[in-house]
Amino acid sequence: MLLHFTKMHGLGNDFMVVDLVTQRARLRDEQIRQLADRHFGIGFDQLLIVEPPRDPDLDFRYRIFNADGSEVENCGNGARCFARFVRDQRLTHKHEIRVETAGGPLTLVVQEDGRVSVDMGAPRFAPEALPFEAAQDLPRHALEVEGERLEVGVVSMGNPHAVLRVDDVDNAPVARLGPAIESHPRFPKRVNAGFMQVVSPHEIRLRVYERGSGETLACGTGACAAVASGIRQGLLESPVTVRLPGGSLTIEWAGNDAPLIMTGPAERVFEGRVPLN
Ligand SMILES: N[C@H](CCC[C@H](N)C(=O)O)C(=O)O
Repeated sequence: MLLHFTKMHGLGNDFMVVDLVTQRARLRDEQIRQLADRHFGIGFDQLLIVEPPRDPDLDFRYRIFNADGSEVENCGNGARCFARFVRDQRLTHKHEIRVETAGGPLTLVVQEDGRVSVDMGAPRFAPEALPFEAAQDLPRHALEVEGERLEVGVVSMGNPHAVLRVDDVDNAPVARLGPAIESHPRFPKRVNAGFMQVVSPHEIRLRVYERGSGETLACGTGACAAVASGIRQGLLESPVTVRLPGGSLTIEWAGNDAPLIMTGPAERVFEGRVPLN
């Protein structure tokens, strides 16, 4: 069969988006890995799948798969692209779209200027929410990585994040420490590793080594996790501009159990059809 897809990105975090409302297909892990390959396949950081909702109060089910084929709980940049995709494909005419994810429900709001705001839910700092092996909930946890003692903030945005403060993201050891943090044994389901430089209370620079995909040009849940951890540590104040290699996001958080609101762009690049064997 030929599978129709749309290639999209949010600040350079790129996606293959597939409508399985009007199409029928089953994608095995190995097929996802092959399609994700930037030389032998289409190439993407994540595959996003649109399915009918299982909960009648929601509009769609939003499924997310990393380039390594692992299915995950949330993808912030992908959520913005998902909202644009379902409207462009005329799967809905709504401006406010409620979707089910493995990490819980999200509300996506398409703005007049084309940007999308996402209610990303409240951050969870309790280690068991990630999961992360630790005796208690702390603003920063000591973590032994590659013989170094690091201090990381841990945050669940549905998916797990470890946030390390650095003096200069341009010189941060992302290639060396990213994989070591991602697969650290104290994170039984692995973790996304964020490297955060505090520029001012309302601005950070951020690089993220993503679980299952490696370093990406942007990470929406990573931006939310870094802001939540920074505000909890008294380093940041809402709203925060998060400057990523692929561009900037605006993150707002009123603290405590309030949701984080992420606003940013969603772009289409091309449409295509790919044979599935
Ligand atoms: N790699 C992430 C999923 C994609 C997150 C990122 N692309 C975003 O925009 O939030 C994980 O394994 O939890």
